Amino acid sequence: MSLQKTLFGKLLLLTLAMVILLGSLVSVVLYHSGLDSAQAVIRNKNLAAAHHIRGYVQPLRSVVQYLAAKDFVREAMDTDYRDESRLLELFRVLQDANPTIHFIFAAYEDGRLVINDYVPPPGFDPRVRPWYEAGVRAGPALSGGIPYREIKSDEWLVSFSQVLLDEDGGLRGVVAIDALVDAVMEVIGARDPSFTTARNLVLDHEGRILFHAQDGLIGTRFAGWDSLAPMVGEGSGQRFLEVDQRTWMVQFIHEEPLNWTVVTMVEKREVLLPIMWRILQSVAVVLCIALLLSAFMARNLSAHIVGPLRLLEQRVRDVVDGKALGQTRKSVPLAELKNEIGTISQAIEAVTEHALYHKNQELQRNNALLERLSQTDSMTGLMNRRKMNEQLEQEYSRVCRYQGTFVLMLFDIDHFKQINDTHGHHVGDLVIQELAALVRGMVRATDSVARWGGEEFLILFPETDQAAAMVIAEKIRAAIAAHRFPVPRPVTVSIGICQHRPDTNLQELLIAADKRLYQAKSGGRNRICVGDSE
Ligand SMILES: Nc1nc2c(ncn2[C@@H]2O[C@H](COP(=O)(O)OP(=O)(O)OP(=O)(O)O)[C@@H](O)[C@H]2O)c(=O)[nH]1
Repeated sequence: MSLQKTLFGKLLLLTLAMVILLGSLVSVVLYHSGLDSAQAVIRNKNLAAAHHIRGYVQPLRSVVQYLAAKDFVREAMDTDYRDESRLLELFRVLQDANPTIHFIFAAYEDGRLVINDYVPPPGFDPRVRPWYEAGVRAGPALSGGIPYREIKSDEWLVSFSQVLLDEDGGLRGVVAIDALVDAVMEVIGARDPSFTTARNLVLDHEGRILFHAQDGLIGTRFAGWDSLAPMVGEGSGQRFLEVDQRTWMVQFIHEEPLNWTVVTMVEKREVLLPIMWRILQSVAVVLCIALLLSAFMARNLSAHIVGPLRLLEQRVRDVVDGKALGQTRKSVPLAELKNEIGTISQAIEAVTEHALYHKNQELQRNNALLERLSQTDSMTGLMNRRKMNEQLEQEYSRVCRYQGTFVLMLFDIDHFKQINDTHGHHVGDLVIQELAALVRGMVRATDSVARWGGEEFLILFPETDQAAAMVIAEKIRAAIAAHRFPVPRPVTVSIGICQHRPDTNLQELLIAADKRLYQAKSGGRNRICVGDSE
């Protein structure tokens, strides 16, 4: 896998880890803060409902307690006291003073009902009505408020009642106040725009619903009461409850004097959905930021690491392929980077430069060798014919320009064929090699000696005239003739000498030397013939 892919892979993993970590953190924080604020909202609604109920109920309870304490209310049942008008007047005044009072009335053990503006249905017996029974049950205390349907209108009412007792504690009757449930629900049952599933309800000490927006539920037992009841003693609190197969977030306040519990409940789904949505948005934002960051990092890494590394890789390939030998260091900006890549690059450049130096040295050596080989006769180590031609051209040009002279001496081994034939080619080779060494050792360094053909040699004597050349030629001839070659007979050479004349070209000069050699051969061999080009 390429470095770039590996880097991207690792960055992706890092990004995912960041998203998971930050996302979890953000989710936990958002979940708890969202839940806390939702709970605070529900708690405030619950408090407001409780305050409202308290404010609504308390004056009614006070009126009932006040009436139950009055003798004339109790005594209204007596047969000698038939003046109901005073009592009815009091009821009216109290009702006018408090518009929340729907009915205010007293009922007596003899079955009589004292009430304003209400005609009971035929056969009506107050002693079997729920408010009467509740008052008797609670006596002498105030009954906690019970819900019941008004017998004629079928409206839901909440009744607060208290028994009327004589001095001996005998039951005389019950005084009661009815409040309309609707009036309370108008306030505490109002729809809430922030939580559409929010609802307030009031429960009595047995979990019966006293106030609820749905009339049908009033008087029934609250479905979550079993779970809520153990907590009611704590005064207030909150918990999740399963009601109607849905989970609700429930906040409650227990109203001690009434022994009522004011409940505010919101469906959990409605609380959690906005929180979840906010978490989702935040995680998306975190994801976007993380992706942007990793993209930026990937770009940065690519620009500062992967890019230079690729250049470096290419450079190394070039070095390996030998392409780098033709380049200078300046063409590679990597070496100027002030980091590890720059250091590696510098090292590569140094190695390349080193290799380049050695390659050049080797090349020079090889070139020199090649040049030498191209100029040298491999058997004798003397100049070859090609090199001698160059030398001749050079000398000829020089002489033409500076008015000097030179001499050519062409010589050939006599009867060399016989040596080969008699002793073999390898012996012939040895003779040629020994003769070459001998001649080379006899002439000046400035003289050029070449193997001109098979057993034929040419010597160029610069700045030499014919007379001087004759002397050298004779010395060479004599030395060869006297030398003991690896053959059992003397080896001699025939020599042709020719001096350069201003009117002679090189070709003519060579032909002339060859002619003199031929003359020497035909003249009996082992001799020297001299002459110019004519
Ligand atoms: N061993 C050996 N023989 C060579 C070499 N070059 C030429 N020869 C031989 O030299 C001989 C020259 O023979 P010829 O040209 O007939 O001349 P010669 O026998 O020397 O007779 P003259 O020159 O007339 O005295 C030939 O047989 C060539 O094969 C060489 O490098 N090594």
